[in-house]
Amino acid sequence: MDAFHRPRCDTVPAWAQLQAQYAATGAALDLRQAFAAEPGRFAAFSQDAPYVFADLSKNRIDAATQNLLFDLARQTGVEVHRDAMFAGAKINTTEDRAVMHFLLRKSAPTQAAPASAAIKNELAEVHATLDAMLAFAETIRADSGITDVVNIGIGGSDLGPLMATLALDAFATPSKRMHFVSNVDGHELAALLPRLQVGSTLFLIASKTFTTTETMTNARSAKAWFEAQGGTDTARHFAALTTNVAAAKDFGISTTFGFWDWVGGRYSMWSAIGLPVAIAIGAANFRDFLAGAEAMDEHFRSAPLEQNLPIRLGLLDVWYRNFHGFSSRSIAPYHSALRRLPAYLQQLEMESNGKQVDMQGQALPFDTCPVLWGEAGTNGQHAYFQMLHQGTDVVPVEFIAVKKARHSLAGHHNTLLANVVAQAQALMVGKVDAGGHRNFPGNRPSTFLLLDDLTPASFGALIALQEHRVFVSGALWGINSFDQWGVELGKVLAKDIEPRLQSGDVTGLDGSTAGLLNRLR
Ligand SMILES: O=P(O)(O)OC[C@H]1O[C@](O)(CO)[C@@H](O)[C@@H]1O
Repeated sequence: MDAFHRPRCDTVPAWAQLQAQYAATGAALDLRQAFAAEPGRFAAFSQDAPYVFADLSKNRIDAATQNLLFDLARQTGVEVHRDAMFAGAKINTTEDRAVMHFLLRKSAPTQAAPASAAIKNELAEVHATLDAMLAFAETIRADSGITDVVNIGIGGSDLGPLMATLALDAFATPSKRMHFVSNVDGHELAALLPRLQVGSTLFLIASKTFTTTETMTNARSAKAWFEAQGGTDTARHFAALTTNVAAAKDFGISTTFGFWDWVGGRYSMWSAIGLPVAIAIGAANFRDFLAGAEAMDEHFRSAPLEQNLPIRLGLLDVWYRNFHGFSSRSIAPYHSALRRLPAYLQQLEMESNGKQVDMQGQALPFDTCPVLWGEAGTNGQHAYFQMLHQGTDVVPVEFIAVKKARHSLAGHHNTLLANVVAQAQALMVGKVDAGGHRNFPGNRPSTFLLLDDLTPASFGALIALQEHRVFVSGALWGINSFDQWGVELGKVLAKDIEPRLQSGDVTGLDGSTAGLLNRLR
């Protein structure tokens, strides 16, 4: 078996055994009975990983199921696939690319730990670019003339840096205001521009390809505004973060920080795309952020299956999706700084694993990526938790809590932590009420991820954990988690429709599209 010739999950013996296990005991497993029967359940289904403690015990699994899931991982060669990624193999087969975002956070080689021949050149380039990018970040931080930094990018060139800047706000310099513009909807940029001064604003044009319509439209408008306000020093006020340095140059930007085609957009915040984060938190904190992720990479790479948190989470995701048939997962970060984590994870998982064919292009006879959704707690509790507790669908919830608060307001953090623990408890234990309306069925599963503190390192580890669990479910399903062809068709059709909005030509369009165009004119 090698990374390109692995059996698909539904063809190996463990799959049929899991189906039998589901029918025999899995479907009916009651968490309350499981805890009553197993005094050691919390410890048995907990997992320590770098910076993250995971309580998996409130999930509908038992030891037998978990063992079959480990068999499934072995029989489908998840570790083979993982090792191929870490060895730099071109596992993104439809784009003929390696998948090496882990390299962006790999420590510089030392004499004691030299880089392997396979990645030596890439790692040297990574560190040269990182050093230059962080030096630039420090220059901007020290420059009191720059007060506002505007990141213009979308998808992976927006969601990660925006999320990280919010998450690490406690480490950010108060001397810079950070802004993120992503939408092609001009309302977003138009609302920001009047709040900026041309002489004290730095625009970062973040785009892997430097061709994305939204980003190029916003970048052109920002440049036009800059020039209309009398701005001339483009070199001081514009920088580009891109793999397409030539296009940035054509656009008129001379300060560029590059990255490589083996960094997927949704995996790129560790690269030059992280520049706004580095400006906010500084070089030393940015290096800690990378180091936290590297620690999780090492855990994923070397921990045995049975103690490997990304593998345990990815297996659970498959158990829920393909055997229980759960079609969504709710993300509940109980920390307001993590409020953009659900949006980030939506791209990470749904763009990676929202696929219907395997690596060979064959239609899959089973379901893949669930819907991810969520809000920061406790806000979600007062919105949709009603459905989580009493709705007809079972939705596994992933709670994320942080032990330490970084504010000194009395009472709040205790209340917050009490709520997150209580919600997980309530989902599981339920409450019997014969009248019906006040009945909570209980037995609703959740995972609880706990960080001691929200720091650059723990945050980096948390995100790398999520990247790797997505890798694991994708590897089990036998799909290519690293392309995103599903976003292309809409882009192409928008290009066709745009001139029709002006001309009114509806020739060849379906009735609804033609009708809408007529209404819009
Ligand atoms: O960084 P770019 O090239 O502008 O792309 C932005 C985003 O567009 C996509 O290609 C598709 O939505 C994402 O994968 C990517 O993160």
